[in-house]
Amino acid sequence: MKISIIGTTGYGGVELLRILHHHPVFKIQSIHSTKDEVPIWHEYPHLYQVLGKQLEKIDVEEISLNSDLVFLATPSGVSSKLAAQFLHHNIRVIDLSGDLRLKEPGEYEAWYKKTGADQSIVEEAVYGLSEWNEKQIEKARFIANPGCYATAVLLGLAPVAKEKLIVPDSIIIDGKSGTSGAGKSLSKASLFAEVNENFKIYKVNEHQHTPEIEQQLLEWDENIEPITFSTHLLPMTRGIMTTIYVKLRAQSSTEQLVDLYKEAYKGKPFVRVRPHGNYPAVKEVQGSNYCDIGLNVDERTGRLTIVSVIDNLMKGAAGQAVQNANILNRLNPATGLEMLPLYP
Ligand SMILES: NC(=O)C1=CN([C@@H]2O[C@H](COP(=O)(O)OP(=O)(O)OC[C@H]3O[C@@H](n4cnc5c(N)ncnc54)[C@H](OP(=O)(O)O)[C@@H]3O)[C@@H](O)[C@H]2O)C=CC1
Ligand SMILES: CC(=O)N[C@@H](CCC(=O)OP(=O)(O)O)C(=O)O
Repeated sequence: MKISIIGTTGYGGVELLRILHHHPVFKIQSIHSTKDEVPIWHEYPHLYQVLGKQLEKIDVEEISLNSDLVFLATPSGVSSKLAAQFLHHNIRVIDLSGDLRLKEPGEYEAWYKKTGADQSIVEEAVYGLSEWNEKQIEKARFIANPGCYATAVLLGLAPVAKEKLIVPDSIIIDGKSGTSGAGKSLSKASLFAEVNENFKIYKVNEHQHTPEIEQQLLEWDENIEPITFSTHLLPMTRGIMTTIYVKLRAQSSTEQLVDLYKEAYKGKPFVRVRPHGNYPAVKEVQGSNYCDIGLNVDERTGRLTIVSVIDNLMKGAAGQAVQNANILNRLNPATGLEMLPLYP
């Protein structure tokens, strides 16, 4: 199974390389960049004498002739244009950007402030939330890989949303991310002096993953109302924690909720539901494809607190993208993704 990567020099792209280097079935056929045609280690010296591959220019025709699957690890606004070029070729596309996720016409433009992808491609694209959309992913030609925050939030909410246990207007989400979530391009907000020993809120009530989360929640429970979603930048490289608060429609104990979640994620090795009294930390998933979830019901307020952690570059991007590629190719979804978290 031959793979090409566009956007290889970015953080999502280089994480794809890290995973695919050890994948037993997928072989990296070609890696692409808009910059110089140099060996990848010129950009990433940690790959010196490990990966001799040369960066190549982006030639859609040639990539489609030589590969079976292409990952677009490219910025939003770029992926949509590339996806359109791949439309008439016999190759499957997994896009890590937000370009193919939002189905409602006009919603992408409203939240991303950019021109959206061709509506026919958006309609054809399958939302790649691996644990919950496996049947559709198996048959997909275009996969819209979920956003990093959206993955943590949706895996955290799925069991209670699907069982319609949530008071519809009660969802509040507090998200925190490391700086690699913003990618490799230079920005003042990501400078060491801005991030170090600091903790900032950003995109208040304007985060582009808000409609993506609402879109999927409505698939599970059509009564769900708009959510409150806040995002913060943490002084660390990798990792996302989302703390989610919902009011429950009926009285439940933490033990009952833990049982419900364990049942919902039975046979899904990447979602680890912690026992009552145990809550995950970001370091416990860094470098891995795990999403760890902790739960607590406050019987005084009737609110459920859900804590969900992922590595934004793994389960939040490249890891889930490879999981989707595995599903697409009818492999075990965990193939090539069984690395333990890096600890300490
Ligand atoms: N970082 C994260 O945690 C997550 C990122 N994502 C999404 O994944 C995608 C990649 O993210 P990330 O790797 O962080 O981003 P980066 O900014 O680190 O890398 C993006 C890469 O895209 C390439 N690129 C830029 N412009 C163009 C263009 N016009 N045509 C072709 N290629 C181009 C660049 O490579 P070159 O200059 O070599 O051409 C660049 O290295 C984005 O859409 C992002 O939103 C999704 C989930 C999580
Ligand atoms: C820390 C940080 O800045 N994170 C980025 C995540 C961006 C992302 O994943 O973009 P997509 O919309 O393509 O999913 C953000 O909050 O915008």
